[in-house]
Amino acid sequence: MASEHAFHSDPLLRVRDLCVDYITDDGHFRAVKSVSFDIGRGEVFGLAGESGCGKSTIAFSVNNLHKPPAYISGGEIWLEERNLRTLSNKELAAVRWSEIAMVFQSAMNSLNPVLTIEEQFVDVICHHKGWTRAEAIDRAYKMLDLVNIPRDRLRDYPHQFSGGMRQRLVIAIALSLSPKLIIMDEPTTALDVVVQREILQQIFTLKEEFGFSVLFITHDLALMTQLSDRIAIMRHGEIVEVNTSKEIRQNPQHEYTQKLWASFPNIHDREGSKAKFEQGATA
Ligand SMILES: Nc1ncnc2c1ncn2[C@@H]1O[C@H](COP(=O)(O)OP(=O)(O)OP(=O)(O)O)[C@@H](O)[C@H]1O
Repeated sequence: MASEHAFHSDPLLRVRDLCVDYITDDGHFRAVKSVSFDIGRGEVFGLAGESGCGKSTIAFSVNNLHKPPAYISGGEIWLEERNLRTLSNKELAAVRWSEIAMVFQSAMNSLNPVLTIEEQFVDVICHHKGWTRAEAIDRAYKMLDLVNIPRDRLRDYPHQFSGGMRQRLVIAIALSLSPKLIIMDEPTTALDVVVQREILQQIFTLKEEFGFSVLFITHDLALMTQLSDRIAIMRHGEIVEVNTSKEIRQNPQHEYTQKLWASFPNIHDREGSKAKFEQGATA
């Protein structure tokens, strides 16, 4: 049974008893086992746990982007008043990007190599918002400002940017439609530590400005407590503990959460790094 901490008084997304299976040669393998949680408006909700525990499977199924052999075998996913599981493909396509955007570890490679960044902004914005090209470019400039990329780079191609810049461009494109929820699955893991930190600080600042909610996924619990409001700890497809970031950090209840922490030096280091991160984020 999910703990009371799994729920929120002002939910944007409600996941209830979600089950996701993979069809394998040996039969059905249940990767997500009756998982329930809310993500509040403007909240950063973290999903942590060891490799293979089902984090990415949840990320994909929330947006109905899971592909065979995965299928949702039970449960409900509500975005505000809509049960996403009952929407048609056309209705879901409208929700994707404009209401729920996703940024993945390899997202920087998802930019189209033969199109300029300008064309990619225009494609996404005109398609989803029906704006004119001039309006889309104006929006693109504003988004570049937000992620600290000079406006005159808009006509460049993806290969002309560093990995960190490409990842920031993907985030800028994702945010250009003002989604209500942004799903970030290990969004910076492929980057070096300094760039990771810089990008996460930027996301933190943008969230304050735009008020979107975030589903943040990483196996790195220390990093997660720096960024999240609440955290769910997953193990073998189940949520074993949900609590505020502070409680997960200072007072982990479940034995497995305690074990995850055991790989980090000590609680004072965790506190220190959080304070430093927040200072940096607001600087
Ligand atoms: N295409 C697939 N076919 C069969 N099983 C799969 C498939 N993709 C994932 N799984 C299994 O589903 C489970 C959950 O995988 P998932 O990728 O969601 O975990 P994760 O927590 O995101 O892991 P990581 O941190 O390594 O990305 C794992 O046991 C994995 O082996």
